Amino acid sequence: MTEILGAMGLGSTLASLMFLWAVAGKYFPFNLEDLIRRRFVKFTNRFYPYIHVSFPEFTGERLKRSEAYSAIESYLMSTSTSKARNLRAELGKDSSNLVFSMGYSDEVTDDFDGGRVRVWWSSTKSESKTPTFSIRPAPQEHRFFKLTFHHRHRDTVMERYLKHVLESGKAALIKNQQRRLYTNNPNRDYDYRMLNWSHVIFEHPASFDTLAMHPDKKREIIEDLKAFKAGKEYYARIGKPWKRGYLLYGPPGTGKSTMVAAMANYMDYDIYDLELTAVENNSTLRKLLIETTGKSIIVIEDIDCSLDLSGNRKKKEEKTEEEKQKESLLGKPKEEASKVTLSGLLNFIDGLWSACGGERIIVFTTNYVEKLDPALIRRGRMDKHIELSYCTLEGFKVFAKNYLGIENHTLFEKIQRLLGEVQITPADVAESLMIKTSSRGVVEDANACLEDLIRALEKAKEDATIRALEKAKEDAIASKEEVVDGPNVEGQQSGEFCKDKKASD
Ligand SMILES: Nc1ncnc2c1ncn2[C@@H]1O[C@H](COP(=O)(O)OP(=O)(O)OP(=O)(O)O)[C@@H](O)[C@H]1O
Ligand SMILES: [Mg+2]
Repeated sequence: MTEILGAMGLGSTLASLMFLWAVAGKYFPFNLEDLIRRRFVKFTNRFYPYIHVSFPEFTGERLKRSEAYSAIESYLMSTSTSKARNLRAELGKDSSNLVFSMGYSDEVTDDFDGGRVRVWWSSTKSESKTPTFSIRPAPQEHRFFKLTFHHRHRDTVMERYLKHVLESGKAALIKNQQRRLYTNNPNRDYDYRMLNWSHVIFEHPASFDTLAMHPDKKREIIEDLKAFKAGKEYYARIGKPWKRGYLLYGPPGTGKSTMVAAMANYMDYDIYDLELTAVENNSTLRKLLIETTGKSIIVIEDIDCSLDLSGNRKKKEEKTEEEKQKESLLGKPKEEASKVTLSGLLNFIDGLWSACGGERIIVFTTNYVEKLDPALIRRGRMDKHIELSYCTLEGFKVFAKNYLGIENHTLFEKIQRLLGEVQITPADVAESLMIKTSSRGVVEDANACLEDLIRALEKAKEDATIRALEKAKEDAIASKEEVVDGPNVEGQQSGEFCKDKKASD
């Protein structure tokens, strides 16, 4: 490389000369000009025969991390461990090993084609200077990889070497990278760091095997996911972005969130858990979308609690006079209402920007499907609607097999009858079937767990009967009052539920 550095100063002088030649070339006949230029390039190449290629970390005005950069980073991990002297270390897959990558301002060599082609990789970061009175309070980092090689290897590098680097890098990326669970940061202030998502390692153990639901329904979902994964060409052929929407709906505790985890594990995808109430406005929402990577599931939980049917955000609770006074003294409240609109969300799902990246699944979960705007869940946006409901015999059998290791038992018949009479959530069944230690220190066996479940089912049946009686009584009173006072105002209950649910989260 000293050879390269030495030639650098000469290189700039030659570039100036080249410029003069180019200007002079204007006054020569075309063929002569061309000839001179070719001779000149040949001449300069003798003194500085190296070519540089830069691979910046971000593409499109820093909107998105470059896939090429990630692939090169991953490729260099294997090379740099043995050659670089300035290394960075991170935990690898399953947190069991350390993965090393090249540190900044370091350089490694790589040989290709049986050692016939030698290239140099360096990792650099630069800080762009921000004006003193900029609204951006901190400088931004620009990181990039630089590839240097001799011009005689140009074709080999461009046609074969880079292809090899990108392919090996992508494969290593999939092999080494732990899957991630992302959540959006509530960025109320101008975000100069550009990163709107934080992540932890995704470690949820749910799978379709542990999911309690009818086997046919399960198979149907798995087939759908499989077809999606293999559908790159198909989507391109029919002219649709490579993405799919799933709407999971049903009462609390029926396995919606568990299914999202099972889907991510089955597909080997990352999860982006989008908290809509923390998104400032539609443009931030778009930015979040652009920052998601392919092979991912973007999930919005309890969508009915995040967005009003009319497209306006839920009204904030009325503030007390004291709170208003405090706010006027302290200035603008920190927790400002989000301005994401229904149309912003619709664009997020299938607007032009939604096609960036490809291979993405969008999942909405809700307890109240009937409260959602039809535009939000129409096919094309939410392609597949999946109902998760109360526990059935098939669901119970999955639990019995997974939790207790049994496929048959004399108590199954009684449980089947009770499941037909009463609505119990899979979450409640799972709780009864968990092996527990009794107060006398005895570990429960399968029999005890099943009896536990029967007691829970009988109790649920009793409660349901009491509730039905109370409801009948209330209805009778209400209908009497209606005759005297006119109709009551309805529609509070589910709103209250959303409020409670968010608070409990
Ligand atoms: N179908 C199911 N299969 C396996 N486990 C389930 C199922 N449904 C619920 N569970 C168990 O019950 C617990 C709660 O389930 P989960 O959080 O997935 O419910 P949910 O439908 O997302 O509820 P909510 O509407 O309140 O968000 C989980 O820990 C899971 O183990
Ligand atoms: Mg949930």
